[in-house]
Amino acid sequence: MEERSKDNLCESSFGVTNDDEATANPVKERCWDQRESLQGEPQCAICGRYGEYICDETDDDICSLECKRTLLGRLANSQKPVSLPPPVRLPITDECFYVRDGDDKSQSRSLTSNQIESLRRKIEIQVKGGDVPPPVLSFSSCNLPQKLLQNLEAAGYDIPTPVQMQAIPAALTGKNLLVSADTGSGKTASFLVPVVSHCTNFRFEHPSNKKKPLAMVLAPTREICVQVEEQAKLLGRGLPFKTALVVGGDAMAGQIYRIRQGVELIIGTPGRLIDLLIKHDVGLDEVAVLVLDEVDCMLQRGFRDQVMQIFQALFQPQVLMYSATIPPEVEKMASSMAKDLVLVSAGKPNRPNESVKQVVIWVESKQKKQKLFDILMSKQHFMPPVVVFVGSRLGADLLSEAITVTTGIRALSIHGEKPMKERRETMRLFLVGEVSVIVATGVLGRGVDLLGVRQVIVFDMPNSIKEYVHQIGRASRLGEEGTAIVFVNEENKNLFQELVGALRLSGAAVPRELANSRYTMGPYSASKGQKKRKHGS
Ligand SMILES: Nc1ncnc2c1ncn2[C@@H]1O[C@H](COP(=O)(O)OP(=O)(O)OP(=O)(O)O)[C@@H](O)[C@H]1O
Repeated sequence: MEERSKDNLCESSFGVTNDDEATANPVKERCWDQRESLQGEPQCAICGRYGEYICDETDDDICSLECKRTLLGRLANSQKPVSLPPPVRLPITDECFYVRDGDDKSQSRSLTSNQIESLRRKIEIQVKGGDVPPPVLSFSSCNLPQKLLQNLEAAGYDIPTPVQMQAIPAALTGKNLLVSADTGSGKTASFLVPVVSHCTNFRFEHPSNKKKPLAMVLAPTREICVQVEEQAKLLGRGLPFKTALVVGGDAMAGQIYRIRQGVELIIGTPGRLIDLLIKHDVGLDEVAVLVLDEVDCMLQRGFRDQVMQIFQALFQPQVLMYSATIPPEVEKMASSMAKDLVLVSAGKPNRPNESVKQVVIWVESKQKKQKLFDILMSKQHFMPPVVVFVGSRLGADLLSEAITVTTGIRALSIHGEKPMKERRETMRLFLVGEVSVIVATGVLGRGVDLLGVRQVIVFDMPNSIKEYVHQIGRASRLGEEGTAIVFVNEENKNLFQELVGALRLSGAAVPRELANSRYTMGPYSASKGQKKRKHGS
């Protein structure tokens, strides 16, 4: 059987071994056997009815065998067969070539180490570690499968972003990487491109019916996993590259069924993945690449043990680790986990994204709601779509309701207690513009690409400046300008010192109450010049 269903009923009809879920439900043969899709449900790529199955050859949602045949027929007619280049294993020092503007591949040349350094300086890349290939200025310099290059082009990725210029060639040589780069700088593709490339080459080199997973991406939230899977599908279109999403809230039976059918990449949150691995026998011996997205979060208490459990179940994979914030203790842990680790830093990680204007306002807790309503009702200040970050799940629910009631602006909440289906639907409504404001806890604070969002409001300061950096980073993608309005008051005093340091580094104004607070002291509290003036006055 080639399709699988997305709900429990039909998972069972595809041979899922979970008895509780086993219910006879034959695969729909004809399109008209299928019902219409409800709001938020997947739609058939051909007829728009309920997309109950996923086509195993294209990963598109489809409603029936009939539509699957139509889909494959259309594809066969519309696409010339894509011939993949034979998988090439280049020598380590020469994996990627530097292509100057106007050069074509045949004119590619190796660079001297001075030229490499100067190029890295230009694109604000720092590298620590031996034998790291030079940055590339085009995807086509990386010996990627032709279809992957086409997919990158179709996605509008004309040139790599700086982090991609360095991390992709380095990852392609098999190096273990710890990569830090600004929020919104394209880190996701910088690990997915090498992953797709590896999987594709492996399948061509080792054709086999037993398709065990070849790579794994672990991320801390379901939302990030969903987005990583979406991007992976985009880049892997038309290639022997299938994905399985393993997150809580979706039926496990469907997840294990899909893995058993044969996938190249598993994307998941650590807890659900361990749950699945304990209950089901999944062959992990071919997983050669492990990605830890938001690595600082993944190696923190809470996730660390689970991540290490998964890591130890693998057979010395290449480890690729990424975040916009990597503190020294995470660097240490990463070095002890992966040998000969290469450190890549792009732009100015570990501090607020320069493209986001931070407007910090001192607001007493009791006045925060009114202040928020004032901003949302001000033509001058409200720039929808807006994400409001709060500190608790209940707070998210209550505040979103209060916004809708008081301002008339449609607001919804997202947090970890909401069912996955509702979270997906809320995101959809937000991204298509039907909802202007999302009130979220930290689940949306990291890693989620909120296209179109140029304003975030930090209603409750998070527990650390690291999370603050990630949250305000949602207001800018790829250097586009955004604004973060940030409420602070005495309750956030434990962050004052670091916050003032971060604001001054970014050239943002520091509210008088914050600057004058007795908690705002220490090495970051003022620049040298400012200190001098203070002493001199
Ligand atoms: N080479 C490229 N050309 C054009 N757009 C790109 C390119 N690489 C990535 N993008 C787009 O840039 C946006 C930001 O990328 P991405 O979400 O990977 O950033 P990130 O560094 O992971 O951010 P964060 O740390 O906030 O998770 C996405 O919309 C992505 O599709």
